[in-house]
Amino acid sequence: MESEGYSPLFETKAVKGRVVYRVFAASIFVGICLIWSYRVKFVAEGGGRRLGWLGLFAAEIWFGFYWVITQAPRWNPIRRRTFKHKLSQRHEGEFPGVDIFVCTADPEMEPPAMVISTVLSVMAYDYPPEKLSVYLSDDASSKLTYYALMEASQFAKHWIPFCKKFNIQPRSPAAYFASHIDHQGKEVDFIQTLYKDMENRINYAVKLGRVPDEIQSSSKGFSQWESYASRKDHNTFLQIVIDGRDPKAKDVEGSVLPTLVYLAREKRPRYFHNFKAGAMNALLRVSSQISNGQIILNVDCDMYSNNSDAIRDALCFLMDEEKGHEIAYVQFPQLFDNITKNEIYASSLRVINEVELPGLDSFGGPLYIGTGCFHRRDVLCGKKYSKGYRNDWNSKDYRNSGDDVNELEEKSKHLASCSYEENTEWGKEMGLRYGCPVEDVITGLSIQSQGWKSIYCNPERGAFLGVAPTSLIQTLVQHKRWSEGDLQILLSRYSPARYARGKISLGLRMGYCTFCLWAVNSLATLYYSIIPSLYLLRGIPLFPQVSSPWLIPFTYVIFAKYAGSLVEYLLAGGTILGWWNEQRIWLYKRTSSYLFALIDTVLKIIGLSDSAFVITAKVTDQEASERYEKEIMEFGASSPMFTIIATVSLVNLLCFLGMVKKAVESGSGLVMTFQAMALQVVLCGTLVVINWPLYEGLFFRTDKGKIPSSLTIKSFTLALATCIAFSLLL
Ligand SMILES: O=c1ccn([C@@H]2O[C@H](COP(=O)(O)OP(=O)(O)O[C@H]3O[C@H](CO)[C@@H](O)[C@H](O)[C@H]3O)[C@@H](O)[C@H]2O)c(=O)[nH]1
Ligand SMILES: [Mn+2]
Repeated sequence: MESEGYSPLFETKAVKGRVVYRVFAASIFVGICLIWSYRVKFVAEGGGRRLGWLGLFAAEIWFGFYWVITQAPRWNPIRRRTFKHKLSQRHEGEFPGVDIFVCTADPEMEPPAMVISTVLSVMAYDYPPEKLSVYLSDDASSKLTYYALMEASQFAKHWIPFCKKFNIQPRSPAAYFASHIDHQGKEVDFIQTLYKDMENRINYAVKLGRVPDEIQSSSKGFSQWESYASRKDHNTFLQIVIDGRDPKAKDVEGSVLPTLVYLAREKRPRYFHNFKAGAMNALLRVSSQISNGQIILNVDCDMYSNNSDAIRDALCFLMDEEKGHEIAYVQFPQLFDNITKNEIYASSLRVINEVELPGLDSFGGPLYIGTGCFHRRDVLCGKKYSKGYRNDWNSKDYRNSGDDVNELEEKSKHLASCSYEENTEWGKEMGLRYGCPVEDVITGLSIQSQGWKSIYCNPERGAFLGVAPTSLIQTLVQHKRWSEGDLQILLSRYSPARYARGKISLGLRMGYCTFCLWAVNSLATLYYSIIPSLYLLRGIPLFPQVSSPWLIPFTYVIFAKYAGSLVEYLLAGGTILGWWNEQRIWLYKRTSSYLFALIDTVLKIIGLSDSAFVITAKVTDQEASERYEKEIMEFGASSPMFTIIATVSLVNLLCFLGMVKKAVESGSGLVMTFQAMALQVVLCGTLVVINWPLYEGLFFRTDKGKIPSSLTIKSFTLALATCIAFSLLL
């Protein structure tokens, strides 16, 4: 097909300014080398500070090494742009089937009304509805979620034609009505009333804790729950809620509806269910029996479609006549619709989305990050790349198959049973990979290692918006799962450090390592945020004095590194305060989430622990959500993670105050102390300033989001004991 007149469906452009960046990075590297030389040169003069000195040296070697790794995604950034009009001109009539998988796992943390808004948003894509099938996987096997989906299937008959007629965005009814309150017309009012009524009915059932009997008796689907023993013990529940082939399945304007399927795979206590990866694999098999779309879009249940063109964007890559056949998946960024201006939990993932993923795109493509990703079915099912590969877009036409819907359901159920995967390659060479808390990243890596490329697509109008964590503990727990999973990848058979050698480019391997080494950063960071402050308390310098020329590389590296990071953050659309907040979260993640991830990984290796998938809540109570809007940090519960960050913050406070007291008392004055230990004073002082919201939570706040008093006492005692022990023992 590569004719002479071939004009591509997408373009790739290098981001400007890379030469400037590379010179800048090289200058930092020179500084890092000078710091290392300083440590080697003066190590013998250690005396009482020998141990502290060596530890700092080790931490600086680590930071330097990690910094080099993180240069890979910054080296060669590119941007992609699609030409959707060309796609329509050339392929409009022959689009492939697209199967959309929405995963949910807990009706309390993921409210059914939210889940169906996501479902409705993806049903309303600008795409031929006869080629669209939406599957909802419910790992909670909740009647409430099923009921909500039944309601959604009725509402869809009004919603889809409404979206298309007025070409509205976004197509999640919840998001649309939340942002369009005043320009009402008759039709909008009508739809809004329909929507609100439906939402009320669903929320009423949720509040009641069960689906009202009259509703249950009116639909045969509910009878499946007769065999239900518990969330972890039941048959497969599967219902083709809308059968796209059914001539009666039309919207109010008479157009065809997308197929809609509910699936709760079989669960039994003696089978491990492999969390989301298990759900996705069941969906892959079940959908292959029903619609068998050649493209698969996977979204989390909170990640509604915000841009009805996203399928077409993805197809511009996958259907490109020249390059398309090498591409396994097209990943869109994870964006969120509940980010506050200065994001106190740094949850917008700004730098990952705007810098690191586009950077990796030039080395073979971004990671698969679990949601907002379009895959080729073949590849997800284990197909290895080969040169002459071409996708057969229309391998089976569901619309023309004559299978009876009940028979189809029965046949498909068996594919979602627990025993189906026994002695098969599912979870190993086929489908999403098992055994890792970040099933997405490890699956993407194994796909790329088989020779495939991936694409990062970040259109101006965000393609998917979800719910970011709204409390500190949620943020830390989520990052513990991520960093633990990423570290396990490093140690797994797919390791970007070993296995992937020769299979993916060096730049991409380094890119993966940026994430895979998150957890390892914890040790050096903990050391750096405690030991220099304790030495400061004792009056022992660990860095060059103000008068020494060796101070220059230290100051330069610190200044340039942080100035660079600020510029990067601002260019990615953030605010100065947001950047400052990100530095705080950076510290908290490294000293708690990453540390626990590291410990748990070690325990897992020696067989003492197993990693779980702790789901992130997508709802917050009223008071806490008001604090979130006001950007007040939410602690609330006790957690060992908080004990660590509170203790570290208090050690720094005590050291700083102790240093000031000593300096004043000894008569030598603060100026002398500063001349001798400038960097330690600045480091300790910065740690005190950045921890301010934590001190507020410990000592000054009275609301429910403060740190519990017991934790205040505990961490204060620990911090005091650390300072005293250090003063006496060393
Ligand atoms: O046993 C489970 C557990 C989770 N999920 C679903 O997985 C999705 C992601 O869970 P969430 O709690 O929102 O985690 P996040 O940390 O926000 O998710 C990110 O990280 C995960 C890997 O850690 C990926 O699976 C996700 O796609 C990615 O968005 C949700 O839709 C859940 O319903 C299941 O289907 N089954
Ligand atoms: Mn999520």
